[in-house]
Amino acid sequence: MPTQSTSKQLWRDVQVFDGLVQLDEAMTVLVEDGRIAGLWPSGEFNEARAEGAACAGRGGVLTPGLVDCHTHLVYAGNRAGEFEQRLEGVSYEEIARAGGGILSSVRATRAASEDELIAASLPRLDALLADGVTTVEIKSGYGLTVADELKMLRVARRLGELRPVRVITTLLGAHALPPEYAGRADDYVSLVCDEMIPAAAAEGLADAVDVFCEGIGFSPAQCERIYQAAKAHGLAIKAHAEQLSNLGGSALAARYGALSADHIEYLDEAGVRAMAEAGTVAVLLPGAFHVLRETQLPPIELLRSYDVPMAVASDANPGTSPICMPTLMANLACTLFRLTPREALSGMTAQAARALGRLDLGRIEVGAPADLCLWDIQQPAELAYAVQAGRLRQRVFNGEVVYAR
Ligand SMILES: N=CN[C@@H](CCC(=O)O)C(=O)O
Ligand SMILES: [Zn+2]
Repeated sequence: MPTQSTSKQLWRDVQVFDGLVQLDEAMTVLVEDGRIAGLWPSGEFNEARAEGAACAGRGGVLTPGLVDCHTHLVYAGNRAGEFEQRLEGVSYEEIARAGGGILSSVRATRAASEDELIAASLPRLDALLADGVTTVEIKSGYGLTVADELKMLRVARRLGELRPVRVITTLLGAHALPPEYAGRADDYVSLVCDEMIPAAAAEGLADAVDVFCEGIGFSPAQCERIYQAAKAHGLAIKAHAEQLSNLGGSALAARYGALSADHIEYLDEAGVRAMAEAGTVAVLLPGAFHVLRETQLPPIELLRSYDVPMAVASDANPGTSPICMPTLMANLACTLFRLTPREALSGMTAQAARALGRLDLGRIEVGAPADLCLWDIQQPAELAYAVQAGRLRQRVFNGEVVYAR
């Protein structure tokens, strides 16, 4: 049940993971007018500063609200049949080249109205919120016409009006080549550059532009054209890169100042170096790795040694990661990629916010928006250790307790 916030609220005696590290002592956190206004070890708590504050919670673990920085939450239909095909040995690429995969979701999404897409997407969004998400990035990419891509982005924006969550939108017009452009990929890229990006920018529907740089997606040269158009319209850049092969897409994205390069299982050292130099975040997507039963691990040790920030996201989508549970992603990031629980939790808070260019989010620090989760656990690492729904006691969005039990 949402409860109305007073302007001053206190969380007392909580274990705090601040988005980067776990603080040593039990803390007391003051929230005022939607922002974090004070943070003290409970023994040194400033009573005078917090005068008049209501106690909103006591005990448990307080983390920043989770930031899911890579999702394809808006789509119609499902691809359970392809899941079965893959279990029988047909590869993701083979399904894509036969006109299934992304194009199967494109057919269903083109046929759906905005209201139908809202109805299909809300349960997925609600699942993310129930697992602690306060900011979610949502990509287009199942429309592949100007009208259908804008339709998806409008639905994404509307989802953010229907629920207490920050929605960041990304135009992924270059997700796959639509059948009407078969054999004319460069013409389709022109459509993305000359019509889709300008229209999305003019209507304020996109915060960033993404591409699928891959053999079954778009070539580095085509992605470069898209980055130039995105930059010309003041939009941030992201990339699906090095997921199935190494085309140098991450290094290219980094050269254009990309916020993030995502998947990156096949990333090499030159790519890691380019990302480090540009401050491009490595977004790890263990759900897709798991569902596709991949074996090529992302170069975690290299990323660590070059100090490349690592984020972790659900990649919630109908094909490679039909999973709407960010805390499961923390678990998979540890078990499959050998991240530490601290890295995984940073990856879903501070580093995920960085991957969206939102350095103000994903931290518990004075002045930050009070997007918080209070969990019924003893220590932050439990979020990555156990896979269990129902541990969220409160979700706080902009200082307001929007979920409590
Ligand atoms: N790799 C490309 N895009 C999505 C999958 C999209 C789909 O299969 O529908 C991803 O992030 O894994
Ligand atoms: Zn994706």
